[in-house]
Amino acid sequence: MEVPIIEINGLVKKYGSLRAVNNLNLSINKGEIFGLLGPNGAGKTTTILMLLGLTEPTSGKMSVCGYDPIMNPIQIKRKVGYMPDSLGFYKDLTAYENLSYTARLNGIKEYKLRDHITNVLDLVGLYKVRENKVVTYSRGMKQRLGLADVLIRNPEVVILDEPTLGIDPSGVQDFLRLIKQLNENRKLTVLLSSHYLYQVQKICDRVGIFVNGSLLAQGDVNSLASELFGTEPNTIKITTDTPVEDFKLIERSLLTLEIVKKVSLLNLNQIIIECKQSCTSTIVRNLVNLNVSICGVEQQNYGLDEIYQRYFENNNSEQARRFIKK
Ligand SMILES: Nc1ncnc2c1ncn2[C@@H]1O[C@H](COP(=O)(O)OP(=O)(O)OP(=O)(O)O)[C@@H](O)[C@H]1O
Repeated sequence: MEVPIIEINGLVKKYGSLRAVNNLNLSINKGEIFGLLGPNGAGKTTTILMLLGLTEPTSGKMSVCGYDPIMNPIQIKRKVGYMPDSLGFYKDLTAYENLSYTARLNGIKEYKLRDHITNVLDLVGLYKVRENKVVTYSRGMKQRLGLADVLIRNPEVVILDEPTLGIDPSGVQDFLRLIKQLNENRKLTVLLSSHYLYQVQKICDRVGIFVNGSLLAQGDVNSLASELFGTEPNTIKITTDTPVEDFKLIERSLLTLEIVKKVSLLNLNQIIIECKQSCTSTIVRNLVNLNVSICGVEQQNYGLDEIYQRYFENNNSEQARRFIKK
């Protein structure tokens, strides 16, 4: 059964006249990995800070692990682990020493300290380098240490702000795999923010696309894709051996198909067909029946990644809004 662990209703955060977060409604279930996606300035960090009780909303309601973050910041601190986008470690201390410091600050008893830190270091794959100073760590290793620093408190929910920023591609894959393992093995709920759909879509159960303070679309990647594909044509380009003779007849015939939206002629020997969904074989069969001598078929499908990059990553919020409303 799906049990919400984070609930957000009508959340608004204004900075002067700027609505950094604009009427956000969101529910995240226990054990889920939710990706908050959006370009710079979309309002991801502001939302996270409100969930942690670190900044007050202008209006709206939130509940995290059953607590209102503004009324119960201490409980939230106990239940939620937060990894910010820039990590602060003591560079001249080792990973072990850094974690000991955090563990003591969080009241972990001395007799439990060594085992607890060892377990966490093992979990994030840093056990062998535990005695190395953090100054020698790569960005990817520092991110792992950041995760260890969060896990040392045994949180129920982990919130990661841009956790893959600045890590090389294989490091990103390793880090995301680690998050997935933790989610599966420890039943952790994970909320992570990112600019990059293509990086996080593999591990997220659901994603929300955030632009200019508003959540424009949300769902699992497949249903989000079909929601967004519904507004974007699948285009097929057919090239013929010889110039197309009776284009009007071809156009009329293809438009009788429910899936075809528009047919146009290009360069005398290219027929461009915009469809509501992928249907290349049906189109080709129809054209063959009309004696069109086909010498080339090209299909252009837009993937969720391309749509996201085109409309959202470039912070083209007006275009994104129009796109969603189409
Ligand atoms: N303390 C503040 N005072 C005024 N404006 C702020 C403040 N914090 C954030 N903003 C503004 O609120 C908007 C949302 O910022 P936020 O940092 O939440 O976005 P983001 O999606 O996390 O982007 P990034 O990935 O760049 O951190 C931006 O326009 C930002 O300039």
